[in-house]
Amino acid sequence: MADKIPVTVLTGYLGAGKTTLLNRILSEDHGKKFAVIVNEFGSIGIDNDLVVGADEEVFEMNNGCICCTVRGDLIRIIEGLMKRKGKFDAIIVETTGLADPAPVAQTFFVDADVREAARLDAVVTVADAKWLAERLKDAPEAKSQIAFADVIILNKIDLVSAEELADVEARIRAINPYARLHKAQNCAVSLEDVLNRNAFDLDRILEIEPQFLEADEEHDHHGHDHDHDHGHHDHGRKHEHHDHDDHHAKNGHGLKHYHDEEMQSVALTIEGDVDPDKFLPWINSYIQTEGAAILRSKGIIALKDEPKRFVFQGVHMILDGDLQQDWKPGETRRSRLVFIGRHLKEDEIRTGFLACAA
Ligand SMILES: Nc1nc2c(ncn2[C@@H]2O[C@H](COP(=O)(O)OP(=O)(O)OP(=O)(O)O)[C@@H](O)[C@H]2O)c(=O)[nH]1
Repeated sequence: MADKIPVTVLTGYLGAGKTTLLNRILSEDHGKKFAVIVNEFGSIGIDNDLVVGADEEVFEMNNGCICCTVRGDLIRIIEGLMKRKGKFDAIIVETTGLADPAPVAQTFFVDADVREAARLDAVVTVADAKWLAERLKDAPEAKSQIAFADVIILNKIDLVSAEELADVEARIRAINPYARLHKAQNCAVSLEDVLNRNAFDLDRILEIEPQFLEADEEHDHHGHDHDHDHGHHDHGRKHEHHDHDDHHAKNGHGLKHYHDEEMQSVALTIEGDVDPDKFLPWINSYIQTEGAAILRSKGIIALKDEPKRFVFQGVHMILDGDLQQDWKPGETRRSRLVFIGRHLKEDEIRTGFLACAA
């Protein structure tokens, strides 16, 4: 694992500040060598030595819906880079403003050679504090990019008031309560906030998602001050026992809460083991049938009679899971999963998962 080259997928809507962030990463005095893969030609004025310059290493992706199609061109580029192993400490893939990050992220789970050599470190999404709220209304890609993120840079904070900033942050949280969020001007974040996050490693999942432990039966998309973008307040769900203060305290950030009609997260916990003969077929078939709507899935599972934790993550229909480190002596074995996606069938997910309890 340690010798695999970390790959950062950099995404964000048009003009959000991806190039600004990339330039910052590349120009900082970190003594590291990055290979950068971009899918637009000639648009970034960065040091040629740092950018992978040769033609075959600059690739273009279609912006159409290519859900679950592994990107052959990206695989070829990564494989080409691997032949030059040792020259790079990390790879950064910058997607265009409109690209769906899913096929890029999937590439790192699916292709055996790529998996052998590289590991997806994190999906980093740059969001425009001024315009994101508008784009969330009219651009599904903008919402997907937020949903996918492990790290979100909420950029251009100089262009908004404190209230607007709090509002856009709350809108982000309605979509993705689990990503690390950094507010910035000109993407001025420290590199360790962005690179080498190990967002997919077990311990990092716990570190990045402290709510993971608390989410339990509650899912984070309910709340107060519902704003539905459609101007009505009857959304057909019952939230019967809200304790406002308790909920805020639980989430620890005192943010106004939004409920995103389209994109939600569902987090579930079983306080104990699950039966692998039930869970593995269930998750595989559920992801196969509902994967178009599920953008991200992650879980840490206590499989019955298994001393190691089973950790999985997925992008749409593609799921990657393995046994990682042992449960620590005295540690409570519990099984948790999170789905982020569009119009998730929450009751179905809950029923399906809870039925896997050992
Ligand atoms: N006011 C302000 N402008 C910023 C900030 N960050 C970036 N910009 C400007 O926003 C514009 C777009 O930034 P880029 O970094 O090119 O954005 P991008 O996401 O790479 O854009 P595309 O490649 O077109 O998708 C540039 O003119 C930047 O100088 C910021 O924090 N505040």
